[in-house]
Amino acid sequence: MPSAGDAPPILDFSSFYKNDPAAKKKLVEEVRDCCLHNGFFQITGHNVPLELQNKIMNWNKKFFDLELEQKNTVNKDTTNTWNRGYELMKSQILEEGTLPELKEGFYIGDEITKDHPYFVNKKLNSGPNMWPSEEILSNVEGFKSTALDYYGQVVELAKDILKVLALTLDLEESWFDDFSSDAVATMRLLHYPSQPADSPAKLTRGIGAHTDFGCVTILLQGDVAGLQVYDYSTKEWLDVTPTPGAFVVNLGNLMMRWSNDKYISNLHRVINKSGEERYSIPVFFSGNPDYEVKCLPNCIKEGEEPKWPPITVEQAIKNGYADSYGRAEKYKKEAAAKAAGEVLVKPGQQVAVA
Ligand SMILES: O=C(O)CCC(=O)C(=O)O
Ligand SMILES: [Fe+2]
Repeated sequence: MPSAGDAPPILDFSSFYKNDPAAKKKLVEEVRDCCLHNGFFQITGHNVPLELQNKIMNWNKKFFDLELEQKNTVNKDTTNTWNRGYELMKSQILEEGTLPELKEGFYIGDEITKDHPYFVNKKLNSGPNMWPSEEILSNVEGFKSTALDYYGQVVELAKDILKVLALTLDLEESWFDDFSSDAVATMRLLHYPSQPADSPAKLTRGIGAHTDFGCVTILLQGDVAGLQVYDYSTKEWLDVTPTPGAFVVNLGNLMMRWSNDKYISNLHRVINKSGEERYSIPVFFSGNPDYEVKCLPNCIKEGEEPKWPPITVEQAIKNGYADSYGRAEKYKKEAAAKAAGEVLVKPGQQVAVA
């Protein structure tokens, strides 16, 4: 059982694939302990090849090495409404009161054509990807095939992790299959520049303290540290040191709600003080957008009411987005107003301005 002050343990996921009931049972118990403790663990022994992880990480660097105007040819805010493509530095504030975040992103998902029902019905994050042209990024086809291969393999891994999660709740391994079929998942390539020495340390974030909105997140860290998980009992931030080949897995708010708050969606953040560029790739597995999430079996005592009413996957995720982007917009408006000498802030309300 992880205890206070421990970083997320590294578990050997290969026990899930082997025909060794005792080893599988041990894995299930370890995962259950982590879900109850802070919803974070790391895995090795999965089926995603190290070579593919390295290849997508190299493309990650190549993409962000492009000039800003080149990246802006696939800017997600000017080219589409379904959340694919390039996201500018400082677009999000996940932690209230901190500065816009020192990270830029590139969003990729399933290649959904414009005649697909998810696109036609404007489902969550569903539509064609935005790839730069060959003139801008040479061998863009290589980028595309690596990204989609990696994405597909990590989505399969997410489904396997859900099978283990079902077992942790004493449910059939297939319990999450309907939720996982035709699932929406979004991957973001992330680049965190090293934070400038003169930036206000208390307010500067690569990504501010937050919990993830979806069901389960599978994160590949490059070789530069910066990810931290909050430990409520010691009130300390624990470093999650990158381990080659390992994925960091964490539960999101949807899983916490679904389990009636039995399993934890934990606060985490990134601060890059390394002096080096940091790259990472989270894949957020949201699930089937129409699936209705209501209190899981074995997560409620007899005679008790569930803490949360049912909600569709789509609605739950959209609620999360609205909060974080709204905050960055509000910040920018207030900063602009302040520069213009206006005061929008009510007494008692704190706004951080650089
Ligand atoms: O980059 C990382 O290590 C973490 C990213 C993260 O927490 C997120 O994108 O939600
Ligand atoms: Fe996160």
